[in-house]
Amino acid sequence: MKSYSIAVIGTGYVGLVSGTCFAYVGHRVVCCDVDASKIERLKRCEIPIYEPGLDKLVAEGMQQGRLRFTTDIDAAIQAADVIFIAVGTPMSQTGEANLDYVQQAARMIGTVINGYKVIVTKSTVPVGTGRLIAQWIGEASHNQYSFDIVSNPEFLREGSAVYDCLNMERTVIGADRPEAAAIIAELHEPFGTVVLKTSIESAELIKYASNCFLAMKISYINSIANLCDQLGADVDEVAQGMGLDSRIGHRFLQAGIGYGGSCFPKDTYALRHLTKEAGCSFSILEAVIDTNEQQRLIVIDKLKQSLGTLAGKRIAVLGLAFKPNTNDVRDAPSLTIIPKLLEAGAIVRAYDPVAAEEARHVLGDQVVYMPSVQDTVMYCDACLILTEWEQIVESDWEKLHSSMSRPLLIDGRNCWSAEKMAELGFEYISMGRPFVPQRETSLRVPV
Ligand SMILES: NC(=O)c1ccc[n+]([C@@H]2O[C@H](COP(=O)([O-])OP(=O)(O)OC[C@H]3O[C@@H](n4cnc5c(N)ncnc54)[C@H](O)[C@@H]3O)[C@@H](O)[C@H]2O)c1
Ligand SMILES: O=c1ccn([C@@H]2O[C@H](COP(=O)(O)OP(=O)(O)O[C@H]3O[C@H](CO)[C@@H](O)[C@H](O)[C@H]3O)[C@@H](O)[C@H]2O)c(=O)[nH]1
Repeated sequence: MKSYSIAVIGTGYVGLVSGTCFAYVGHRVVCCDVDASKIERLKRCEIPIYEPGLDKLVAEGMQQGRLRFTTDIDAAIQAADVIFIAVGTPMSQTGEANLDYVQQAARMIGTVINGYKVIVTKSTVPVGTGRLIAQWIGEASHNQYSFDIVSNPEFLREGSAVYDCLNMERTVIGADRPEAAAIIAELHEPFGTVVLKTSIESAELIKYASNCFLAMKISYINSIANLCDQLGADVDEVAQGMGLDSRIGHRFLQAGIGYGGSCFPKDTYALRHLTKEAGCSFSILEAVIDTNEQQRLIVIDKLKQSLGTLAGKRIAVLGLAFKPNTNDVRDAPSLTIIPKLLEAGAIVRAYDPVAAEEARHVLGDQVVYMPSVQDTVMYCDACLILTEWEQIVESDWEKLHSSMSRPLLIDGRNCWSAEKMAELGFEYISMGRPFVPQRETSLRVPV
């Protein structure tokens, strides 16, 4: 296998994890960022994100001299055969993807380019961006050097990013010239993954189409869950029955408070914007977005149905990250739900094993951040589960029950069986599963 020299621009989840994994399989990788403090931390082998397994791989890559971190982006670009653009493409006011960082990165490349390079877009970008990147680089370099643009979208998930990258199910390579596509295919050889070569436009759309399809599955099952609540069916049983059909499959049919995170919310909006600009209609996508936004608020309705007014009520919120195994709170349901609780006059105590600090930056100090599940639920009038962290789900709920003022548990992630929680004496309410009323009996040991 040929070892390539790769410069990665942007050390967020994608840049850091993919850069580290490409170094792990034998390439020479320099990860660059404009954020000097982040690079300083990385040089000391301090990982700025919570991502299981990443610290070990970064340390190994650095020890073997295959992985470096720098703010000297110009030098990294000049020394590289292949450049990954992995900067953020956040949602703008209008819902479209903001390409400012991508444009900055392209112009930086164009300003210092010193020979043929393959420039790979790993960021999620609207269809047509590959052509724009070529234009920006061409303008900045006065077309002095030849280069190729390749769209190679990233499909890793936060929380299992290292595993996803090392075990990627496919890589999509969108390029104009087969020679450029061949280089990127060779780069991926050590991963032994399925390679799909497409046009740049198709590759760009594959990323949005995939994310929005997964978001659609979640909104679909959440709508079924809401129907289950009305009709007395159990959404877990329904999802199980649906998933047994191999054309449907079991994955992404976990009902709850809906999707959050740095990708699905912004990518559904970005595709909606792209659709409108193209003069097309995509009403399913509209419904996916609306359903998800409503879904978050259902736990508040459920809480009000049990407690009446929330004013002065002590509510324990367990889980702030948008999913377990990450400290990312970008567009986490907790950030919508907690302000609504506060608005209604509730007193909110919250716990997350790793994301409390990140949540505090957004929510401020109106929320009391607690060090443990036990401290959070003590004397509360109700407890809301927003993220299914193992530390939360596996807590000793028999013990926790006795410390709550009222053992009302609203499970936004369907973590437990209603029967088991009722046996423990909880008033247990979940999403789309039959409500089992509190039993007369006191605590029983769970089976
Ligand atoms: N987070 C994920 O799980 C994930 C998965 C697949 C795809 N994506 C896509 O990948 C892209 C990056 O996402 P992320 O979550 O890693 O982003 P992020 O926002 O966490 O990190 C982006 C990094 O790029 C740096 N940066 C910005 N402009 C720069 C420049 N001109 N030069 C050097 N560095 C610069 C920032 O300082 C930051 O550290 C987005 O388009 C996202 O949609 C993300
Ligand atoms: O059945 C499910 C599955 C997920 N979720 C929620 O959906 C969100 C996203 O989850 P997940 O897809 O596991 O995490 P991400 O890290 O956001 O990864 C998605 O977004 C990335 C960024 O584009 C893509 O690379 C990944 O392929 C895609 O799965 C989270 O809030 C989950 O709680 C559900 O509610 N029900």
